[in-house]
Amino acid sequence: MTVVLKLGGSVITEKDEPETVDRAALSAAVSAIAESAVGDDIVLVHGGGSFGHHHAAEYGVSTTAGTHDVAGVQAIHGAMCRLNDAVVDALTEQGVPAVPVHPFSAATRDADGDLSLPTGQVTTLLEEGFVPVLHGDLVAHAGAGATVLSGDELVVELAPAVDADRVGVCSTVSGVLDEDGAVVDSIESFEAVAAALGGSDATDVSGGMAGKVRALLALSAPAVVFGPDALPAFLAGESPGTTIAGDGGD
Ligand SMILES: Nc1ncnc2c1ncn2[C@@H]1O[C@H](COP(=O)(O)OP(=O)(O)OP(=O)(O)O)[C@@H](O)[C@H]1O
Ligand SMILES: C=C(C)CCOP(=O)(O)O
Repeated sequence: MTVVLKLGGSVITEKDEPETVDRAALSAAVSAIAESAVGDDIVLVHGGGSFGHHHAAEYGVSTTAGTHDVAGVQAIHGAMCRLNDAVVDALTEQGVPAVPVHPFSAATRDADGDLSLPTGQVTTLLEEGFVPVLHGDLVAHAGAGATVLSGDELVVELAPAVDADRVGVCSTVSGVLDEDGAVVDSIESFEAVAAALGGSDATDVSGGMAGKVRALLALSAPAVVFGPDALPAFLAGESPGTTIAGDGGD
């Protein structure tokens, strides 16, 4: 059984403190992964948290607004590489055969914003017993310079590429919340929950929960959005939080 799991940047970092890892939260997430029966058949993605989003906001870069500023590109991509190092190190310490994969080196967006992400290295690493660890990053964008590539977009590209049986998105909230703050069990269309969906309560250039739901609806496989406490349950095969039943973008 192949799993694609995104660890939200808001989970593994202190999102309001620039470039600060939340060591306790990262270690708890890594323990859940190391101890799960899924074993090495997992592709990990992590988000930006206080590493990518602060720099991206400073340079005015988002998933649609690009930059040609070399200093900006180096600051944003560099910060994401530092966070990726911390995540890979934490996984290695707990015996997970984690290896880094940096999307900026491989992905492109065309002038219409459509993303191309080569995945041959990810599928081969997986077959060879490694756990690839990708991250939200920048992406070369025709006509715009470089734009932000969110971890949620990566999940959508990776799940079909590795023929994932399960897709999980672990964020700080226990699921997608309705207007009364209750967790919505399942979502089949953006319109049904649009009124309750906001951005993020921290600095976030990729759209917060609204961006996440929109991205995950494009998947043909269901994706589960849940909070950190529910990570062991998700890895054990349960569907805590909210299940987003995509239609493949139709
Ligand atoms: N209806 C909603 N239900 C749940 N969360 C919501 C809702 N509307 C807005 N949000 C916000 O979306 C946030 C989750 O999105 P965010 O992009 O911050 O998470 P993440 O993926 O964990 O972090 P990162 O983008 O750094 O990887 C929540 O913390 C909350 O502030
Ligand atoms: C801000 C950057 C560079 C990455 C954003 O990834 P996300 O946190 O998954 O949306």
